[in-house]
Formats: sequence, C-alpha cells, structure tokens
Amino acid sequence: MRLKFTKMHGLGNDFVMLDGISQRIRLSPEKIRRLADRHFGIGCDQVLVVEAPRSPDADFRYRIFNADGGEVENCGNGARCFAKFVRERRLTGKKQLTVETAAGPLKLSLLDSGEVSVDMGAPVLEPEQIPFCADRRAETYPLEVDGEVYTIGAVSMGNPHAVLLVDNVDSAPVDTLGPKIECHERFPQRVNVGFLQIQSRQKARLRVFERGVGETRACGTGACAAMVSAHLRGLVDDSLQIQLPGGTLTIHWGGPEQAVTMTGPATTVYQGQITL
Ligand SMILES: N[C@@H](CCC[C@H](N)C(=O)O)C(=O)O
Repeated sequence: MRLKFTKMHGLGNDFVMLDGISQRIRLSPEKIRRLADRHFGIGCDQVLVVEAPRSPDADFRYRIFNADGGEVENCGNGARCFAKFVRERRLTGKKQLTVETAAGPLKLSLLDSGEVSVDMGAPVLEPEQIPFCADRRAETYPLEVDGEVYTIGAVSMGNPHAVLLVDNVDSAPVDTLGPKIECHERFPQRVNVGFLQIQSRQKARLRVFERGVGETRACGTGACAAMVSAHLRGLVDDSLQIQLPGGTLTIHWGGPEQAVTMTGPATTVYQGQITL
C-alpha cells in the first residue's frame, strides 16, 4: 500500500496526516506503529485519518491513533492540524468546520491570524464516564501509587485525563510517575497524565505524559483538562495561557456544563509518500 501523507505538528505534538477521502486506507495497529516509528517509519505521536462524514451535519470525520497503534477518542492538537490540513489539501474552502470524532462532533474555526480555535465540548466529570473508579464525583481524589498518596483531578475531554498540581514542572516526575498513573488500576482504559504548575490566575505551565505515547511536547486535550481541574479548584480565571514544552495554548472555560475552547497554532512540516 502506497500512501500520501502530510507531516504536521501542533506545538511539537506531531502527526502523520492521511487523506482517507482521495485514497483507500486500511491500517492495522502494526502499520500505525510503523508509521509512528521515529527510526523505521516517519515518526509521530499520533496518526490522524480524515474520512467522509457519516452525518449530513458534519463536514468530515477523523480517526486518531496513538503511536502504540491504539485508536483513541479525541485529540486537541490533532483537531487544529485537521482544520489546516483539509484547507491546504483543498478538501474544503470553509473556515468554519464541524468534524465527527469518536468523542462526538467538534466545531473548529480557522482564524485570520492563522491559528485555529476549537470548541472542545463540555468536560465530563462523572467518574464512571471518564472512566475512573471512585465512589462519587469530586473535585480531587486521593490516588495511591507505590504506597504514596497523590491528589489528582480526573476529567474526560472525550479522552481520560488525570491532573496533578506540582510546584515546578521542570522537576516534576513525569517519566517515572507518569507511566504508573497511566496504567493505574483505577483508570480501566488507562489515562493521560498532566503535571500542572499554576503561575497566576491567568498563566500556568504543563507537561503531559500521554497514554500510548509517553511525554509529548504538547497535549491539547491535556491543556483543556488541566484548565478544568484548576478552575474547579478555584485557582484560575476563565481564560488561561498554558505554556507547554512546545509552546502556548489559550484555553477558555466558564465553568461546569460549558464548553471548553482551545486556541493555538497548527504547522505543516512536509509532504511525502510511504510504501507500507
Ligand atoms: N495529543 C493529543 C491527545 C492524543 C490522545 C491521547 N494520547 C489519548 O490516548 O487519549 C491532544 O493534543 O489532545
């Protein structure tokens, strides 16, 4: 199978983008791993496949796969790259788009500044829907790892996130604690793990250990989940600049039941073809 692809990134969270409308794509988990492999393939955190929508209300559908080959529900940086990809590939001329994802429809706007703004929908906080094992919904939960108890927020942005507050993200135990929480038994579908440093009511820093990938340069849904968790704890205002290792996202959230909005860049790196 010969595939045309575009390599893109959102703040360094990188993607192999595939147009599944003008070419036939059949990807096994092994082929996804091959595409994502930084030594034997193209290299990326996620593979995103654009398809025709199933509903007449949507412009497109897309599917997201982690570098480990697993399909996931949602991807914030991928959503921004998708909006730019379909314009650059001339699949649409629209600047306002609705896309179907496994987590439900997303609404996206290509801004005159070149950035993309995404209505990420309302966060899900009910433990069983995250899914997270807890007796009842709470703003924070104690989570025991290797005999030590950490305080976490648990949020779904279509995909599951745990959020821990740290004094300084530079010294946070992302590589050691991240994988332990990712596979913690209380998260039956595993979880993305965010380490959040609050700097002021409008600014924060974040590192994310992503499910199925490891630490990434940025995580869009992770930034949204971090905003929700910090807001629920009363630590931040409705607009937050979140600085990730790869750059800054602006996140807006007005509180429970409201949609989270994420705004940031999407960058095309190169196009190519690969035979799988
Ligand atoms: N990088 C993404 C999230 C991708 C999926 C995640 N690893 C998961 O398993 O849920 C983002 O920008 O949101």
